Amino acid sequence: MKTKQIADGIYMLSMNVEDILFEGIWSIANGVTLNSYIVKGEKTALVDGVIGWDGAVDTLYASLKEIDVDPSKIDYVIVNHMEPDHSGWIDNFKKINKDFKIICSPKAADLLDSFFGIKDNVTAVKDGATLDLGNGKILSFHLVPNVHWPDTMMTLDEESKTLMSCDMYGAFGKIEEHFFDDEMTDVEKDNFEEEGIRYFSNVMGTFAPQVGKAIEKTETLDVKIIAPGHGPIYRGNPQSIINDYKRYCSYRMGKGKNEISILWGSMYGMTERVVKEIREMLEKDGIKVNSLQMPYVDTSDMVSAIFRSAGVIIAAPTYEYKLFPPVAVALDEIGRKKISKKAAFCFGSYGWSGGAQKEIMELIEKYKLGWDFVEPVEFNGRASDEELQIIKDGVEKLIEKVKKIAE
Ligand SMILES: Cc1cc2nc3c(=O)[nH]c(=O)nc-3n(C[C@H](O)[C@H](O)[C@H](O)COP(=O)(O)O)c2cc1C
Repeated sequence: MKTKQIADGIYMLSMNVEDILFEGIWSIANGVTLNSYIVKGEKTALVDGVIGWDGAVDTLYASLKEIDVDPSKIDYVIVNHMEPDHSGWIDNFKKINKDFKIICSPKAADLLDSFFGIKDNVTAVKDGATLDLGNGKILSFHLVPNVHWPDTMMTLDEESKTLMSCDMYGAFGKIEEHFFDDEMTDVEKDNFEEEGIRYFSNVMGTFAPQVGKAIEKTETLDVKIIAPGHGPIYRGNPQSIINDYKRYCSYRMGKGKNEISILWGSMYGMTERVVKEIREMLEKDGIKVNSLQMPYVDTSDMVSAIFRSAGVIIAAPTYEYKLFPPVAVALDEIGRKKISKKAAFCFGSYGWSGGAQKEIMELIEKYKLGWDFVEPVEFNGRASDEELQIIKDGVEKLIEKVKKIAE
């Protein structure tokens, strides 16, 4: 765990976590940070903690000592969000500190009771409430419900204008050295663009409208530093992560990068043969293509690629009268994330009845994704030269649609 001072009386404690599935689903090949914050006035507050795993809590205590904070003397724990990756440690903390008070949203108070049986010394705050820690340190609390969970709030240190934003403005990706945006190299910035989109699409995507409201709330506050629960701290240009989050919201609602993702699967190569031709055609046209062969591609990467692309091609055969199952599973996940209004095209091979293309449309309809489709093409066995040409014409039409919505 690393400790960094981020403003007068405010310290970050950050731990890299790897080799887990985030939320039990999402692979995090490049890790993720869990960031906690200490605010020192006359009294001391800890804003968000760590997961309750063996080792994590002891590491947190050791890091607190590095910045002269005796864990047994912490006065307040601010629970911005009850999710166990931030609050799982509290059970252990109760053993060494009997007197601390918890400050959280009313919804988080309910969740602390139901998940951890914590009822005592909990103060549920209203939107805009403040807590005076003494020595000029006043914290204010800003509720941003349903940014991921219904209980979420952000905590602002009024003096340094540091917004401890919890899951808002977060990103996947571990950090070894450069925690601040103004220290990062261009390579690190590019990495966090990718890891930010992956985090947003995997974790926040479903809640983009509520994220939009949380952005509006942020813009009513006087903020100089944004310090999220995961990922880098923005002190050089806090507006940059606000703008990035606005852009990510727009990707969920139909905008996208000038990229086409091909979500595909094939049993005996009939569909794959056409995918290869289409891929070459797009690459010759200078369009970035993300080839997502299911079930081989990781779900986290698949969701992230579809999310950021303005255009999507679904290429899959019929299997037992329906869509090839690995592609159906992927499309179902895209539907759950409500990734809407993409420009799209689909094709695939069948043997005798067909049915894959019908199920694609049913899934798009079921989740009300409102994708704008070019006429689908279903071919029997191996695509003839004529059918191949019809598919290529379909791709040309898709490119035109992509041009209209790509950023
Ligand atoms: C297990 C299995 C189930 C299939 N079910 C159907 C079906 O219900 N209807 C149909 O038209 N074709 C069906 N087919 C045939 C495939 O759709 C056909 O072989 C197609 O060309 C496969 O394309 P691919 O090589 O890209 O996987 C099935 C094939 C397999 C192996």
